[in-house]
Amino acid sequence: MAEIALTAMAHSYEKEPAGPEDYAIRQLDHVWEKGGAYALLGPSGCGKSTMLNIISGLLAPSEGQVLFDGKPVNHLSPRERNIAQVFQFPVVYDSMTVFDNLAFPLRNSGLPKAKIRERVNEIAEVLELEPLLHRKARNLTADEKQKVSMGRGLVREDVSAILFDEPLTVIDPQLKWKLRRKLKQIHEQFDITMIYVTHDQLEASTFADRIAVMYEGRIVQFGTPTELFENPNHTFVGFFIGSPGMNLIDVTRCPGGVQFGNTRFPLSEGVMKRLAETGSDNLRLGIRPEFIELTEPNPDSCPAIVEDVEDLGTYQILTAQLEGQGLKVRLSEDIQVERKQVVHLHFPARWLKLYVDEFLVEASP
Ligand SMILES: Nc1ncnc2c1ncn2[C@@H]1O[C@H](COP(=O)(O)OP(=O)(O)OP(=O)(O)O)[C@@H](O)[C@H]1O
Repeated sequence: MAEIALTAMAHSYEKEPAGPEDYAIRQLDHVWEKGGAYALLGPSGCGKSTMLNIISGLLAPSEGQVLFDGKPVNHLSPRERNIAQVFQFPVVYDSMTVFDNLAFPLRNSGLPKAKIRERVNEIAEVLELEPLLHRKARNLTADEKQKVSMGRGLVREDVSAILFDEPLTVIDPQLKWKLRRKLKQIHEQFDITMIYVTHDQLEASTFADRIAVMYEGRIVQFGTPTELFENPNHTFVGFFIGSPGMNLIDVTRCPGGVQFGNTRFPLSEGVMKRLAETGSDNLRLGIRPEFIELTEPNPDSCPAIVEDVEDLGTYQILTAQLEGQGLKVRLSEDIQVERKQVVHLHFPARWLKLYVDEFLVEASP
């Protein structure tokens, strides 16, 4: 197990990158701590696989360093780095039994037979592969093959880290949930550094203690699922995490706060101080649908017209128009609202987030 640090690391697939947009990964510093369960989350093309391949050694970064426990490993192969990688599609030897597939990485490292048997049985038990141990891999279903693939990644005790690249894509939805829990359990039991790539926020939050959200070749936030939900530090995180994502409203400056149309939002002194320091007019106010409240009319509430009500069983999502701006509001199922009704919305100051040039403005001390 190792701490994996990336320093001033960047990667471009172009020979002569002309600008930031030519980089699949823009220059970054990042540390994956020893023994952490991490997810790397982001949309297609944001650079997740590139990042994973740079860590494993399948790809050399065009700039910067990769350090394992403080030692540069840029020149080392995946084997020399002792990294296990589980891919989207199963990698198994069809002609071998499940037992031999699982034993393969251990035989390669010259472990004694008795130890190999013990370890294979341990991993087979965790992944519920015991009944299949003597079956040839070619006769397995896609789900079973992927479990074997995962087992091959997990079987070695001496790995620096295990990297998972969307490993549950071929798994059926019922089993997906179960396997995710299993991976979490394996992490707790064996305390291995794990990095799990996905574009699915649910998958990321059920597996990881901390999530790195990637967007356009950058890690825009690295935090716990709660931090990403409550305090997204980039509009992309606000929009990508949550269902539906954060409401983002274009606003302009006004005395003591920001406004859109005739609606004013007062901001704290600390945030106003920071705002005064920037010259940008790219200002957006964010609030999650969960944090907008329905209230009786009062001086702090804003009247809005209900455009749509979507009943989602245990809760409902309201789409309301406030001065031409569509807002999503999440309500419990017992609140009665109808289309075209006027409702009064309250935006608690604690949950209003101001973004300048897409990044969160934190109050200055
Ligand atoms: N071998 C390659 N040669 C050139 N460009 C590449 C190569 N691999 C990836 N890219 C580009 O680098 C960027 C990042 O791709 P990457 O595969 O790392 O993203 P990703 O987040 O893993 O996407 P996905 O979820 O679709 O796999 C994309 O613009 C992609 O087109």
